[in-house]
Amino acid sequence: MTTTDHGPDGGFRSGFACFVGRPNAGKSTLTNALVGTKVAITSSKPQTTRHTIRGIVHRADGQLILVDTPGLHRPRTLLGQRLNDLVRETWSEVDVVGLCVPADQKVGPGDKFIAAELAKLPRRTPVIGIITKTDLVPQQQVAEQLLALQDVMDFADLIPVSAVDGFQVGALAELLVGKLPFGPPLYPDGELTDEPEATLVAELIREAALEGVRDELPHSIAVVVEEMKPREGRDDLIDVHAELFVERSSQKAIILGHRGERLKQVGTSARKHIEALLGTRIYLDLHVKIAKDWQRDPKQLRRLGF
Ligand SMILES: Nc1nc2c(ncn2[C@@H]2O[C@H](COP(=O)(O)OP(=O)(O)OP(=O)(O)O)[C@@H](O)[C@H]2O)c(=O)[nH]1
Repeated sequence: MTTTDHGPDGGFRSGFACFVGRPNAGKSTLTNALVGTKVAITSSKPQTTRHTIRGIVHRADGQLILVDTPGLHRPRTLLGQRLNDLVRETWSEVDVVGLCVPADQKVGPGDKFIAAELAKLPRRTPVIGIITKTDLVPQQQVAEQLLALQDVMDFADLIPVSAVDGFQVGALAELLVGKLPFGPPLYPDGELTDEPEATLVAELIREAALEGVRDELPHSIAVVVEEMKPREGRDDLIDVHAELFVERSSQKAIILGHRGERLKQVGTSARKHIEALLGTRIYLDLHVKIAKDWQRDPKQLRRLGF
């Protein structure tokens, strides 16, 4: 290492990364392998991002925060479009993206679709091509997969890994940290927030609440998911408690509708989308509250996850 490698903060780097790839590409398993046993669940809210944090990798040379992105899909509805916008937003907010492609499956249209979307990002976020599950195939096939992946887009780096036997997991962490900006740790050592899909659930409720009244209430709604937990004694039902904030009582009236009819519809519509997202039945407990001028109040904004 040369001294010119050192930036401020003694060469320490910190920032955000996310993994993308087709379903089953091995993103979650890789995240767990990278984060290792240093997982501590706390209820604290992330201060610097409104995306769900999946894990934090603490290293001597840097701190890597892995954030979640919902899966990208071909949009059919406005909500689908909004979800894809959320994906792109996450991609352009992170410092590095890892595109995961399993070693045991041909590089296909799904991978190319994601790569093409990544290439459209306005900010040039570096993308690392990751061949996952190398333990499943002979070495020769890993080499061929590297060649095939190389043609898909312009990668900052390519690396084969196995989350199962640990092959090159440390090397991947080093590569990812190397793409982060110089800066002090963003979270205390050992801290990890785990808000499973809560951000996205809030987004779905907000979207349902805006349906049809977007012109009247464009930016005056915020949603906070207070709690999401499995119903006691049941493994097929999740209770979701959420609060929908508006700024004025006139807006509350719009959301509620005549005798609360509209709010009921909002709940039903949001519930369907949340169930599709989580793959399980949910009970949605939704309340409307007035938070005066929340858009201009930094303290309230933080509480609302902005
Ligand atoms: N042999 C082997 N299997 C792996 C490895 N990584 C993941 N898998 C398996 O591949 C399957 C999918 O892994 P996940 O980590 O859930 O994949 P994912 O990309 O997060 O999937 P989605 O959440 O559907 O997008 C699981 O059955 C894992 O056990 C690996 O390195 N080696």
